[in-house]
Amino acid sequence: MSQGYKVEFKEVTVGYKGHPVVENITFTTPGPGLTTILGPNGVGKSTLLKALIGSLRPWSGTITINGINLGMEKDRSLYLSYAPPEPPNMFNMRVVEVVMSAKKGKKWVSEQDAIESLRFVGAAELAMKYFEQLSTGQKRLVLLARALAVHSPIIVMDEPTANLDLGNQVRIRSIIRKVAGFSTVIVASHDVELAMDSDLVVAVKNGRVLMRGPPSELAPKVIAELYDIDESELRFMAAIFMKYNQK
Ligand SMILES: Nc1ncnc2c1ncn2[C@@H]1O[C@H](COP(=O)(O)OP(=O)(O)OP(=O)(O)O)[C@@H](O)[C@H]1O
Repeated sequence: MSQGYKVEFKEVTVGYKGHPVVENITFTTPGPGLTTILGPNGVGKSTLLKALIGSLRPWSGTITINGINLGMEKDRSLYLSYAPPEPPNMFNMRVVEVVMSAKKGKKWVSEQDAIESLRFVGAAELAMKYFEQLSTGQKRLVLLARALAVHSPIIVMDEPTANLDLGNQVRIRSIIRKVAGFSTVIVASHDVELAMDSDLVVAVKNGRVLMRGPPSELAPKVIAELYDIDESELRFMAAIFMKYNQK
């Protein structure tokens, strides 16, 4: 497997149709390691990931990988793979074929690598099923396997634990942690537990970075400010904070 690379966002502003969504976003990921972008609905987490994977052009600022500027013309599949938030329509394709449809440069994923990747995420038994007939959570596992199968140095995931049952959430967090041991993993997520398990948290509010640092800085006060709620309403998360503070 490949080694992780550092991704640097430097004063990135990006948006749609003349309206900026995020402005002057700056952070550098550890490489290898796990970076979680956290923030309220609609704040621009997916938009930042789209700028990273090259489906949106930053209006200003730069995104670099190990110092290399990712112009829009670069073949990013050589550096990164992406698991989208919503499963795309893939009619009449078996799961193994969906995983094999990922590419690194000009090279498709082999059947052997596809099966191995499905096994890695605990979804090997789905290999011969039709993708369109899976549940949303099963599709998410397959898309994760697809992103991992190309062995990219950088793996970008949008909401990797959404729609998963508790067991699969725990398993996927643990897989993400494992992968982050040798790759650069960048996720956009609402999963505070995943954020607490990260090496770097970037909390975005009103289009700006509210907090950027290790999860130890993600105090209840910061979460409350991020989501415009009262700290006393975070009681349900007490166990999470206790677990990570005891580490
Ligand atoms: N294709 C698009 N065209 C115009 N506006 C868009 C487009 N995609 C997203 N937006 C807007 O950009 C803003 C940020 O959306 P984005 O999906 O990046 O947020 P997010 O933080 O990922 O949200 P969520 O947590 O709800 O998934 C929202 O106001 C959204 O309506």
